[in-house]
Amino acid sequence: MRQVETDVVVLGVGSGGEYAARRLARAGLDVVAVEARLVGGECPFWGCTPSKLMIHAAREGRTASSAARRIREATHDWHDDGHTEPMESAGVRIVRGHGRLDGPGRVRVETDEGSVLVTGRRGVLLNTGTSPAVPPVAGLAGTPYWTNREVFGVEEAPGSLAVLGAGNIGCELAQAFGRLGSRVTLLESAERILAPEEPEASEVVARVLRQEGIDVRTRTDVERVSHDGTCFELTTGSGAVRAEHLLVATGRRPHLDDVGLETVGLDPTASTVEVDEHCRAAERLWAVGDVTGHGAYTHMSLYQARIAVHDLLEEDGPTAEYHAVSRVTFTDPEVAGVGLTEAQARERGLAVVVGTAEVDSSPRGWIDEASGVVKVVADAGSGVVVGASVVAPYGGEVVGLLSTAVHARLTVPTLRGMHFAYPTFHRVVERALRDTGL
Ligand SMILES: Cc1cc2nc3c(=O)[nH]c(=O)nc-3n(C[C@H](O)[C@H](O)[C@H](O)COP(=O)(O)OP(=O)(O)OC[C@H]3O[C@@H](n4cnc5c(N)ncnc54)[C@H](O)[C@@H]3O)c2cc1C
Ligand SMILES: NC(=O)c1ccc[n+]([C@@H]2O[C@H](COP(=O)([O-])OP(=O)(O)OC[C@H]3O[C@@H](n4cnc5c(N)ncnc54)[C@H](O)[C@@H]3O)[C@@H](O)[C@H]2O)c1
Repeated sequence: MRQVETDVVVLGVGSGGEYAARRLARAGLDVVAVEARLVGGECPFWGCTPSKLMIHAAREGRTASSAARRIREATHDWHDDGHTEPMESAGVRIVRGHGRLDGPGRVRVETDEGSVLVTGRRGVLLNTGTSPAVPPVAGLAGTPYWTNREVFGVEEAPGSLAVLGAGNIGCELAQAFGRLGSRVTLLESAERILAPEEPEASEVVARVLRQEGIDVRTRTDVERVSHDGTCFELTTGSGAVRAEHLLVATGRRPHLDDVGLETVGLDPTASTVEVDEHCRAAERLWAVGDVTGHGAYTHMSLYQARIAVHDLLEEDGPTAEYHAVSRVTFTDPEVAGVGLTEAQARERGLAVVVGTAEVDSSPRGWIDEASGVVKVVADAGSGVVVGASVVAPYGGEVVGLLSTAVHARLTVPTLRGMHFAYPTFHRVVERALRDTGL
């Protein structure tokens, strides 16, 4: 077996791993990056970038083929040279193959040319991310369904599409395909779409999707799926659904069961790797990104990578805080959130006050005929804002001011003393703050 020595091994190269490998190499460390598929991971090739390009084309009234052209351009036709070249010019050595931990600081990689044992003197940064999780619905496994790995190669919007799962991926793509011309049925087993978000947010998005002609069915279990060569048929409690294509968007499976966690004393059956405030997970092991369970977002992977890099470089640096994590679902209107929802705050035993305001109750919302709602969650005693949601056009941008507030633990009275430009969407935030009564 070939043996390679280095300072740091990056195992799995998603967004955080890519950033960390480059930064560590530029700081003078020797770095080996191990990747089984495409360097850069889910976000640029099968995630954020292609989905947002599809959403953009749909919003602008363009065709699926024009979206496909820009997706091929952005992904370099699913080649990762745009990611490997900057890494290699920073000095990172890339080893292609499936890697497994083999004790502290060691990774064994199965490459096309045989096994390679890579030893990292400082350690290993784990960034193995997730794959689509496919539910065990009878008949599904034998059918040509799509997940996020296939859907962005589509050149034409199908006449009809069934979408299984109404989380971020399901809602974003159901709306995009609807606007690109497909007749869409969105099937969700839970009682509401976008269930982790505030109920007010789910309600607005469900209403908008239905107004756009999407058949949204919640509390719907699919009992069986079949494909007759041209069409899917889904058997559900609320009747059969026939569609030309089926997109499965029912959650993610972390890449943790086959990475040798047991060789460093961790549980290989766990769904996340627990990390401390420096993103350390075990002896000479750091972990970043989706596998840490702090939010499956690109910005989380990058945030944690920055922290792990400081620690690996033995520098004084920031430690990880998670009280003000922000998130955006890129439906129209966008669903943005930061910190705790009302339900999460109550589960933690906080005495909370909430304030809400409808977007169309504000001059800008009325002018733009926009749907949406802003909700602010604050600690009743201190007045500190602990969470907020913004469902609005540019909600992902508007939430920025509330992210600052939750991050800096500002109070409702402090925020109410601000100037809010007229007539902007963010003036709705002022109304929601006032509605808290603080
Ligand atoms: C359709 C879709 C849309 C999304 N949109 C957004 C969005 O708008 N905004 C946002 O913030 N997030 C979005 N996300 C989530 C985002 O893509 C992820 O959170 C992000 O990619 C960070 O993931 P990661 O760094 O944990 O690793 P990943 O990107 O999952 O990369 C992990 C890498 O590790 C490799 N790997 C795994 N196991 C091994 C192994 N044993 N050996 C070698 N290599 C291995 C994989 O091949 C992969 O390349 C979206 C996701 C999807 C699917
Ligand atoms: N804009 C963004 O930041 C963005 C966009 C897309 C994805 N992501 C990330 O990717 C992750 C995965 O997204 P996702 O949408 O696949 O998963 P998800 O876990 O967010 O949603 C999956 C949905 O499918 C439903 N479901 C599960 N099994 C089902 C079944 N058999 N029938 C019907 N419904 C079923 C669940 O109740 C849930 O509502 C998210 O956690 C998110 O962090 C982020």
